[in-house]
Amino acid sequence: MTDPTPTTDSDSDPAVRRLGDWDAVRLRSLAEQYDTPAYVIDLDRIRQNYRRLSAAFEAAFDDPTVMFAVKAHSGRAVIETLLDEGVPMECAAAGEVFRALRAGADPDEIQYTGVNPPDGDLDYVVGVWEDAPGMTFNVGAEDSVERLAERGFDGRLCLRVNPGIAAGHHEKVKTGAHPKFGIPYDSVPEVAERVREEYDMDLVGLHAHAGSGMLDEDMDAHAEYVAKMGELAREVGDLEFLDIGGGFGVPYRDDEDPLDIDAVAERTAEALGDLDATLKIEPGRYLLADAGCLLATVNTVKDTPETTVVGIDASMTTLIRPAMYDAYHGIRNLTNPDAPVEPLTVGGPVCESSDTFCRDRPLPRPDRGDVVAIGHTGAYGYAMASQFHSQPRPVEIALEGGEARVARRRETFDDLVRLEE
Ligand SMILES: Cc1ncc(COP(=O)(O)O)c(C=O)c1O
Ligand SMILES: N[C@@H](CCCC[NH3+])C(=O)O
Repeated sequence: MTDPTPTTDSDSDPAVRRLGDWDAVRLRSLAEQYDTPAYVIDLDRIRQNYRRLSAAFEAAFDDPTVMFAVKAHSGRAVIETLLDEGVPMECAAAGEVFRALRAGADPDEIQYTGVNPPDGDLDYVVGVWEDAPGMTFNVGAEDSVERLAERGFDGRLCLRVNPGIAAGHHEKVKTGAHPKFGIPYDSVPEVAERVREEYDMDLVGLHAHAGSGMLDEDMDAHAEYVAKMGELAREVGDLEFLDIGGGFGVPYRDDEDPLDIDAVAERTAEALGDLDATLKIEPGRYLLADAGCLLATVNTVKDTPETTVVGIDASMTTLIRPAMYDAYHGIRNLTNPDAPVEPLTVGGPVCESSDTFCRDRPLPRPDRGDVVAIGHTGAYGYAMASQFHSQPRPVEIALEGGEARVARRRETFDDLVRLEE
């Protein structure tokens, strides 16, 4: 479908896209054409976000590398778009390596960061490396080094560090001080020495990730974290890169400010100090979150003594972030924006009280059949959708250059049982 209407108001600050900036007429026509629930992902916005972030780090560092954390969205259209921008892929599982390769990534554009990697994952990824040895392996435990050696790996190795400093929008996404992730900070120099002495591998980098979703108020913790990583990289020495992970947040609420990304890059450079290695970052959310929204239709409006309940056809299985992290996502009535505002509790068709997108939030009271948009679903939206409660996953519509197309078709009931013997 070709539609010359811009998706968003082009006068809005390009560093921020609010839910209110999306073109309501266009979104309603997408809902009509493709039915709901439907994810929308704007590939042009992903490019804008990448270019802004990359320009900020290019200004502050010599030759930095911005990778994409594939876990935020592993769909082919997104990976292809970022590969087209020249972005390497940070893959957290063998399945992500598979998807990146299938979307056209060269193995030397892939960094594989397995957390407690299963044998099958290591077998697959080492198999890829044997055919094309440019891939970088990032490991967070010394025994992963041994397991790679057992498989004949003698390529590019990176050590994931547990920096002991965490940041993020929720406890569940703070990784920097959780013992599951990385080699304890103080042990890294001796592990690095053993790797260099005992294994025929090329130790090319150190890596860490403090957590996901930091905003300006987390900048002191970020600077402390980066300084600590810089110190360690200087101590270990002779490295090609230091990878400080992802975690750059976006404002989900209208009253939150966006990160000043130029200031973040400058502060990062200042905190790092002189380092004879290049910087890598691996954002997911920053590139994608505001490039997506989720369209849903109101099917129930019910007055109760406590609240007005609004039932929509998307659920926690479509977008799990509110249920999992109490995450805030804006909700906008695209059909009836001027209806009287009252406190609404919006939920989906799943039989769990956690299947609730908001409680008592002041919103225009909808009518049955109204279409609503849920904001900031580009990162960790479709990627975390499931078939729980026998909910087929929704269609995903990609927008690019004024055109809309199906990036991934809607699942059917047959898809729910397709794998059963
Ligand atoms: C190792 C690693 N790198 C990168 C990311 C991407 O984080 P974000 O989407 O917050 O940029 C994550 C997820 O938090 C991660 O675990
Ligand atoms: N899934 C999380 C982000 C962290 C993912 C990986 N470390 C979220 O939706 O906020």
